[in-house]
Amino acid sequence: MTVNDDVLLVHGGTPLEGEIRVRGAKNLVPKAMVAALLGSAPSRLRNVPDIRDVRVVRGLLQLHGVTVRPGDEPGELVMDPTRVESANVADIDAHAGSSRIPILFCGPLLHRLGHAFIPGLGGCDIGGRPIDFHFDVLRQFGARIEKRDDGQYLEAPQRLRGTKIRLPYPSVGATEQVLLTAVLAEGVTELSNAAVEPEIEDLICVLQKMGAIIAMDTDRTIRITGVDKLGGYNHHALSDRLEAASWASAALATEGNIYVRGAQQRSMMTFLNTFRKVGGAFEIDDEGIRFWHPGGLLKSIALETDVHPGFQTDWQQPLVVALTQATGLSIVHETVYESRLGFTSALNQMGAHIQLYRECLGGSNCRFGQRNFLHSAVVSGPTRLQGADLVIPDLRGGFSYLIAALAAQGTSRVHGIGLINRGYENFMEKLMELGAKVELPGKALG
Ligand SMILES: CC(=O)N[C@H]1[C@@H](OP(=O)(O)OP(=O)(O)OC[C@H]2O[C@@H](n3ccc(=O)[nH]c3=O)[C@H](O)[C@@H]2O)O[C@H](CO)[C@@H](O)[C@@H]1O
Ligand SMILES: C=C(OP(=O)(O)O)C(=O)O
Repeated sequence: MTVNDDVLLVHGGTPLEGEIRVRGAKNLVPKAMVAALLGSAPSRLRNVPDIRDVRVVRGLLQLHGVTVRPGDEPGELVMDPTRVESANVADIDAHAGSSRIPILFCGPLLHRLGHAFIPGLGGCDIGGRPIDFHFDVLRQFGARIEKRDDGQYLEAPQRLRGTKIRLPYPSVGATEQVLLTAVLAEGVTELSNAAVEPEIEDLICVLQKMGAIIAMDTDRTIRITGVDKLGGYNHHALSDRLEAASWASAALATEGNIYVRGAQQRSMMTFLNTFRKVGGAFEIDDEGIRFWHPGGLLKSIALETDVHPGFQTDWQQPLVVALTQATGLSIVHETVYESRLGFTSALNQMGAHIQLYRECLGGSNCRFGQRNFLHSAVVSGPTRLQGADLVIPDLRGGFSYLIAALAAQGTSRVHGIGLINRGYENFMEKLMELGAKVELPGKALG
């Protein structure tokens, strides 16, 4: 187990109460930034959060000759792609392991330069996370791909051509790969079994503003008619439904009350239904959503993660902490990633009762059944949590440890909190605004 030295001391037992604001979605903003590369004029993206994945993409765009500067309003970025150029492979490689977004540079760079270098990807360690779909579709468009030790080298010997694609699984990243490639490819692309997450719809809105022609059917089919040229866009990014749900789970687990400014009902409907079934209360207004624990006992539930419009997998880990406080047996079936339940062993050390199974528990069989993946959990509650020494394993697992530490009796030492910055803007300030008792050793925070 690696112990990073950025440690947060969390003194638990205080309900989180107050208001925080979420801005643009981690799973949209960096992709909209990549889309700017396709344009022949500057783009303006608003509601951009200050998170690590945004900084990584900003660095990669700049390496390729895109000028990126703050706009007039806070959280606004202006990206000018009029002088796109090849970047030094070693400079790109310095971003290896930083995020999953570099893979989405393939299509835009092939269109703009005829070649691309993609370093090793980062992202959360929650399964194998192969990228075979991405390369399969790029080959269908006409790209040549060579894997070398330092990364993937791609080439487009001629203009990429629209094609007919069926994804083996509705992958978010592979759907985005197709969109970002097909918009400037010659002719029509038909993508079936596409992912239809709200962030993908927002990316389609961005591309349409740039001049793309994209039609989305109700059966997971997306048709893109390639155009010769795209312009810039002016877009207010969709807000982060994953961060919003994390704070909602924190309110429930700590018996608190949090108003999440920026949270949007439309992209959170499935989460809100589940939150209500567990016994959480919420109230929606035009500016955000208030989440609170209404008192009394929380109820156990059967939960299955799935692609949109199912229960988003990134909502799962924070909500599991609240389920440790529900009466009875909850079942959690993780069907998107094969290894996203490892974080529960630390919750057990804190006093939770969570048992993992290889079988598909709950309603349906998934790709991971009858294989060696502990991808179902039975959470037995309610259990009293005690402070512990915790090492953050991944982004949402890390946030769930923060929630558990805040809900627990006593003090926890949470190691590796730097990872949370990858997807949660100013989380330390937000915790303090909500009355959390946290401190960086040697520096009192609140
Ligand atoms: C930056 C970003 O937007 N990340 C999100 C994105 O990740 P990401 O786009 O990486 O996730 P995918 O939807 O592609 O992955 C879903 C499943 O498809 C599999 N797969 C995917 C691609 C591939 O080439 N081969 C393959 O087998 C994966 O292993 C996984 O089991 O969608 C996930 C599912 O909503 C979210 O959890 C992540 O937060
Ligand atoms: C899995 C996640 O992100 P990524 O795909 O960037 O690793 C996440 O946001 O929970």
